[in-house]
Amino acid sequence: MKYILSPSILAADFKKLGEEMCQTAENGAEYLHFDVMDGMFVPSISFGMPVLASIHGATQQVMDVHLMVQEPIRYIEAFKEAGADLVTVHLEACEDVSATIEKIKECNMKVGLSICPDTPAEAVEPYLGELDMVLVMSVHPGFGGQKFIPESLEKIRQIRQMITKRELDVDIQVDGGIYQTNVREVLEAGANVIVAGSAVFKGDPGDNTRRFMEILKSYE
Ligand SMILES: O=C(CO)[C@@H](O)[C@H](O)COP(=O)(O)O
Repeated sequence: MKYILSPSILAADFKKLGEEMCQTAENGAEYLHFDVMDGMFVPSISFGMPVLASIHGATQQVMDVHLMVQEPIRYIEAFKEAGADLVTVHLEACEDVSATIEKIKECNMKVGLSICPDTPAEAVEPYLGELDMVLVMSVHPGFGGQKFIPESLEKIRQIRQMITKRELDVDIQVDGGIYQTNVREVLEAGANVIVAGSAVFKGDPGDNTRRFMEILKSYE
């Protein structure tokens, strides 16, 4: 299995965003996590298409867009045009989950489906065959810098079991409160795509990425 780090730019220093992104890319982070918040599905507001359009060509990283947005189907084409490669929507935010997945595929992007901490693992099962990735939120979405919810580990295990049983090729991404100190537990539960904001961008993004990558590579 391939293990990937997706640094969340929500925690970056925006005065130096281009430089910090490149430091993560140079040290092995293949994805860049782009958290879009609408002030409706989650209480906060972050950034959107114009910022993505401005940064997406600055590195070769996969633009991993996490839409914390009510009815995200409305924005799929716009994020494609802005440079998204992989779009993840929240199951809880979609009136029609299948139609939203289909729309992302029609736009030739990879598709992820996310669940909040209070949503059980079984909720993703009907959609697994259509997905490239499941995103397990290990904090309540909306803010960076929160504490990892330990019950997420069991949810990751359950979803990995479902994927293995059906012999599917679906990544499990985990997002929220992940540091070099607890990432091993998350990987051992069955995740293979790690989102980290504070743990990458607070301090030296290059060094922090390199230390994460040493751990991730030891599982390959
Ligand atoms: O989507 C979110 C929060 O809603 C996450 O991507 C966080 O931004 C991760 O930040 P850290 O917990 O790693 O600081």
